[in-house]
Formats: sequence, structure tokens, C-alpha cells
Amino acid sequence: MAASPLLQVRGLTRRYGVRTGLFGPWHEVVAVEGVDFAIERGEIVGIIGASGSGKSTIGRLLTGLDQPDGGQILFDGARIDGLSDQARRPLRRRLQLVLQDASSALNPRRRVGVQIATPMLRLGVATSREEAHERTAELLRLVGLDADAAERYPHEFSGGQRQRINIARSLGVEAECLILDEPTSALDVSVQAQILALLLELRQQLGLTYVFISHNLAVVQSFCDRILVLDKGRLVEDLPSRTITRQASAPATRRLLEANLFLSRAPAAEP
Ligand SMILES: Nc1ncnc2c1ncn2[C@@H]1O[C@H](COP(=O)(O)OP(=O)(O)OP(=O)(O)O)[C@@H](O)[C@H]1O
Repeated sequence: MAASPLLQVRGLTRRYGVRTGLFGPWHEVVAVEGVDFAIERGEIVGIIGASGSGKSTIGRLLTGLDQPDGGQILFDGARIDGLSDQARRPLRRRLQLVLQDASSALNPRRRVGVQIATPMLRLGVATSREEAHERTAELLRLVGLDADAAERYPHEFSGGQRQRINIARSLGVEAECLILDEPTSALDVSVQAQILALLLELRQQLGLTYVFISHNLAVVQSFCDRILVLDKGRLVEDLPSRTITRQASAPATRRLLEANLFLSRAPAAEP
């Protein structure tokens, strides 16, 4: 029997009730509507679309920070939508969300080492403080930081280094799948490239699966195996990165490709 995809969504739907003004009438905003896709182990899949197309909503639904109004989410063949906090606990280890703003994910008042070690102990990946401590040093090395980073506080690091710490924390709990929501958008291009290279290396070493949410088509094309395009909450394209330029048929994808072409041809700004 063929193994099930690592992550699968069927008919995923999320609508929000929104009020016009303080006392105005309520109306419905469709954030995500009837989305279907499947992601295999070891794949890097990009989710792209214009602002408001539903990308982050999908990230929140996949990681249980929000619940769908309709449809199903399966992880390793089992339903994970609508789980209680208790039932979700083992999953929290396997499926991790990495956000754009690494600072907000880190506690400014706690040393980096403690922040990497605590989830390991809480989720039972390490059974003693010593083991968590050793593993923290290994992880810091793995993401390209010195082991003494463990003794420092988040504000002592650059944005790119903080994102490395964030990734080390996800790896500490032995995550299998990272949902990366614009993980490099706040970084300058050279640091962005370093983080993407690190993620590729980690996938190679650890067999990780990534869902990469971004508004940047050029980045998604170079980093992902496959690209899903959202338009007003609907999935309108699902193509391998290498063929998307030739095979794209959805108007939303064509718009993204044209914008990308325009940006790559635009003359550099005057100093
Ligand atoms: N909590 C919420 N309450 C009401 N509407 C929401 C909420 N979260 C998202 N929405 C709406 O759902 C739609 C999709 O939002 P979402 O943040 O998923 O888009 P996005 O593609 O990630 O956008 P961006 O690229 O700008 O971050 C938007 O119209 C947004 O206004």
C-alpha cells in the first residue's frame, strides 16, 4: 500500500464574520474556500498569492492556531482539524510554524539556550536538563551559530541570527514539517539567501518537509519543488516550480509572473 501524504487538506474552508464600523452590519469574509492539496514527505511546497489571498490563514489552520469552518486536514493519514489542545500535543512536536518576525517568537527576557531546551523537555524529546543542554549546543552549531549563543539574549543577535535560533528551536523538538510563513521577508537579500540555503541543507540532512508561504514568486521558484497559487481564498494553480513559467494558466499566476518579470527588469534606483 502506498504511504499517505505527510500533509493533506480537502475542501479546506475558513470564513470570518467582519463588522463594518463599531455598530455596522456583519458580513462574511471568505479567507479560504474549498482548498485541496497533498504534500509528500521531503517536499518543499510554496504557497503564493496576492495580499489577502488566504496564505497566512492556511498556515494558521495547518498548525491549529485557527480552526476551519469546513473541510479536513490530515497529517500522516490522521485527521488533525478540530483536535483539543490535549490531543494536539504530540502533533505540536511534529508540525511547527516559523513566522516572519523571529523576535516575536522569542522571549526577550530569557536566554536563547533556555528557549531552545524548554520545548524539548516539555514535549519529552529530551529527558534531562543535561541532555537538553547538549542537544541545544548541537543545534546551534547545526544552524551556524556558536554554542555560546545559548548564554545570550535574543536582542544580542541580528534578524537573520534570530531566525536561525527560531529554526533551531523547531528542530529541537524533532519537527518533521515546518510551516514557514514569510520566514525571510524581514531580512536583507544576502541574509535571506543564507537562511534559504540553511533550510535546504537541513532538509537534505534531516529529511524535513516544508510549506513555504510567501508573496515573492522569485524566491518561491528558486526554493520550492512545487507551487500552489491562491486567488481570493481559492487554489487556482498547482505546478512544479520549473514548469510554472511555461504552464501557468490561472490569471492570478500570470499576474504574479508578470509582476516578477517587471521587477527583475526594472532599472536600479538612482543612488
Ligand atoms: N481574524 C480575521 N478576522 C477577519 N478577517 C480575517 C481574519 N484573518 C484574515 N482575514 C481576512 O481573510 C483574508 C485572507 O487573509 P490572509 O491573512 O490569510 O491573507 P494573506 O494571503 O496571508 O495576506 P498577506 O500576504 O497580506 O499577509 C483577508 O481578506 C483578511 O482580511
